[in-house]
Amino acid sequence: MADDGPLYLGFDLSTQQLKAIVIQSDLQVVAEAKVDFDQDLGSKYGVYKGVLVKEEEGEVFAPVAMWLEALDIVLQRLEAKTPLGRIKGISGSCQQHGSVFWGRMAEHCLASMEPEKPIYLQLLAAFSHHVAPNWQDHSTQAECEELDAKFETAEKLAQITGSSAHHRFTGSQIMRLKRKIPFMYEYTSRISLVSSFLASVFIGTVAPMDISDVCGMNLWDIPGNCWSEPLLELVSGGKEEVEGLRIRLGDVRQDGGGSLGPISSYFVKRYGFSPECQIAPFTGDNPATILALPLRPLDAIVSLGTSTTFLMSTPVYKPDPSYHFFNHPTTPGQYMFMLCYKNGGLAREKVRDALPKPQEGEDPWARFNKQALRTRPLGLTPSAASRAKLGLYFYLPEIVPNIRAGTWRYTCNADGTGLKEAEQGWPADTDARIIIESQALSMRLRSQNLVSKPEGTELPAQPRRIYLVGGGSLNPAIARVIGDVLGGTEGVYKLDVGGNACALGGAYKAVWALERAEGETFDELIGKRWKEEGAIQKFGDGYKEGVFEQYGIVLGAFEEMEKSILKVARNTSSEF
Ligand SMILES: Nc1ncnc2c1ncn2[C@@H]1O[C@H](COP(=O)(O)OP(=O)(O)O)[C@@H](O)[C@H]1O
Ligand SMILES: O=C(CO)[C@@H](O)[C@H](O)COP(=O)(O)O
Repeated sequence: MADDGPLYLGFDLSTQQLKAIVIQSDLQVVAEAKVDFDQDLGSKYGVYKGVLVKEEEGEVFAPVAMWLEALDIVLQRLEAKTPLGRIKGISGSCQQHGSVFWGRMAEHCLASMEPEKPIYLQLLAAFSHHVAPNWQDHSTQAECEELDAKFETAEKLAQITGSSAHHRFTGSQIMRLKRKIPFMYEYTSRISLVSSFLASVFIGTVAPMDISDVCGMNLWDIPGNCWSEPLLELVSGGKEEVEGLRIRLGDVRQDGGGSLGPISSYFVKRYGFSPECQIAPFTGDNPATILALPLRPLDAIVSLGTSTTFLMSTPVYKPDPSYHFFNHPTTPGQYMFMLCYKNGGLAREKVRDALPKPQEGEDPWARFNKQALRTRPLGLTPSAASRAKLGLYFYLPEIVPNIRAGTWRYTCNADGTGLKEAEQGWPADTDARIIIESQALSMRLRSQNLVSKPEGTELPAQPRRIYLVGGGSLNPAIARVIGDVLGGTEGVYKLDVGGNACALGGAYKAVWALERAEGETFDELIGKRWKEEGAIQKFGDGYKEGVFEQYGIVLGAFEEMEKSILKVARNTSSEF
């Protein structure tokens, strides 16, 4: 590739970091940079793990100014590594469901930023609310109950919006904030998702929402391809309020490609971007993750970020209250299937931190990994009397199943019978394997209808490849245990930019958005340019005969355990 060829920039504005990745048209990575909110800005904004918490109300949120300050820092770090003037297109991925409330000065502030000053100082007056609800927020139980009741059942809401009501989904968040701070809502001119917010800063005007990310709101009618009128009425508080909410939400862009417009002159003058650089639609971090490689049917991605998510791309729209369907970010008629767990990376860290402290300079995960690999599947020993260990490690209230915070340890016989609570628990070392198994068993339970027997084999139904991405994908022990439970006929793989997959998906999206030929799909364009070598590495065998089946035998007991805990520990509004 000539060293004056076009470059593409992808962002990932996630819970704990803002990451950026620059690639060439041939998809080669040329530069990466990141800002870690706690490390780089934690002392100024008081965040821990990227967020602020008001536990008495179940609120979790992030300061919008912190994200903007991070944007200046990440661009400074990037300009030291790569010629920003060669960047032809920018897209990105952002944590889903979060909402940014713009005030009446928004358009003026966005359009008149001066290149000598940092972004955050100039946009202070642009917002009606200075914090954005984070996806870990669980303050909206009452609103969720109203949303689920709107069409009589949670199943019907899931049919329409792709998901039953969830605390973090933007519809219930807007509904609650409108009730809690009515004057703030009054002063709000527009509401963005985090993805459309970041795109707005780059184009210098409020950008439309994205066709995939909009499905994380419980407001978008997926089969009807429009805002749901009854849901707008419920969230806004009455028929006469619907129009006001519709204006605040704005239009939804149907095309995931193309350009939203050229980059704002602020970035041209301050960072030397070309005035020709185009801003493609930004999307959610999970939709962008499925764009980080050409995903084939039966391939699954497990994203091990702050949240843990399980993703598949499918042409079949089969929603259910226990999981999510989103429009595919680039391909009309395709969908993304998603499971999302709050107790992902941070829960694994809690189990790790309960083990003896590592020596100075030792890998903090060393002991956790050693124990996870040393413990046999399900903690079963060869003794006939040995019982399988199953646990739930919910340090935060969980999404699926909707269980309050707590930890539970159960055992059952190796044949899956005789489930009972393990009153005495087991040694902390054993938890290292059991927590990973527990997270993977939950994914296997809920995705079993989406997988089928691999063609031409006698193997049981399972994914073809499992791709691991996100911070936790760097961990070989986690990869091994996930492969043991979920299988994968072709094995477990990790992306070479493992922790940066969403940003990479964003950068690929920018390439496709701006280089596609008439009618050329994302899969066609990226499929032609993507080379397995140098992009992914096989990290584990996946399916292991006997081991995979053993987990299948206890799957019913795992489900029974969840159901019995749900009876006594369901999340209810009274807890917040
Ligand atoms: N070697 C490792 N083993 C296990 N987990 C890790 C490792 N390195 C990072 N992580 C986990 O990755 C998480 C951050 O992942 P990342 O994808 O960067 O998060 P996000 O995109 O949500 O900000 C951390 O919470 C940490 O637990
Ligand atoms: O809520 C969800 C998906 O529904 C989360 O997956 C967020 O999108 C945040 O992701 P990370 O910061 O963990 O990457």
